[in-house]
Amino acid sequence: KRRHKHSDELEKKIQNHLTDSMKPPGADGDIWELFAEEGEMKIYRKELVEDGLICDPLKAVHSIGNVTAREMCHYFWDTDVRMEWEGTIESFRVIEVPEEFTTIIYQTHRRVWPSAQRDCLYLSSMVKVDNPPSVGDKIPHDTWIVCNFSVDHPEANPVSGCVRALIEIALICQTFITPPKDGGPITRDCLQCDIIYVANVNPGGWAPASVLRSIYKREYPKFLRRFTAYVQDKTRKLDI
Ligand SMILES: CCCc1ccc(-c2ccc(S(=O)(=O)CCO)cc2)cc1[C@H]1C[C@H]1c1ccccn1
Repeated sequence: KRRHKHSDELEKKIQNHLTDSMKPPGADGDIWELFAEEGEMKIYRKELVEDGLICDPLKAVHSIGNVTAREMCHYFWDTDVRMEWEGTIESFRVIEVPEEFTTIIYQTHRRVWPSAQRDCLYLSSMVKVDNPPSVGDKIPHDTWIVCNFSVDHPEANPVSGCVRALIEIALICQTFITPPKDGGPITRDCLQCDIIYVANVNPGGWAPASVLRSIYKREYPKFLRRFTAYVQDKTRKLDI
């Protein structure tokens, strides 16, 4: 069961995401504020201050056509393509690969004046979920999750001057297939992928609330727009 040092913690976090993060905003009685909406994409936030630090939880729901849950999670998890869609990291390094589909990554984010530059050291794992909770009456064809959470590592060799931000992030994707009416073969046009993205970022040190909240307000919609467009583009039929 214990495949590597962080196996138990990873399993627990995945289970929590499948029960808590998959609930539609508001179902848990919590008050989520809808702060951005573009078509199917809805992004919610909560105001949360911990030890004087802005730790606003974020939850985004989205649904896009022509891709599968596995493709969405693969491109989110795969560090080979990270810099093709990630716009806020300056550098990253894979520190360790504890097992297939699990990496430990050290990354630095672009500095946002006047706060100090932030870095993150986290485990990133992509997992196929066997018995997913079905949301509403739709039955998913499959469910995949990428779970990113902060860990320690002796070989991080951090960039001096960076403040360590702590993250708890998950991307949960479900594939829905609508077979063609005429009984023909299933094509990409029959695919719909429902996405839930949750992010809890602790900035690790003081930064002006107004600066942080404006970064989040700008960066999260940009990130979701850019990432989903990237996956649809990478999976589009080759225009022969
Ligand atoms: C002071 C906090 C600094 C800060 C620490 C961390 C992160 C962050 C880390 C990881 C992930 S991810 O979804 O796991 C994709 C892999 O990188 C997203 C965001 C973002 C910010 C800040 C830079 C802001 C930001 C906010 C939203 C989206 C992207 N960037």
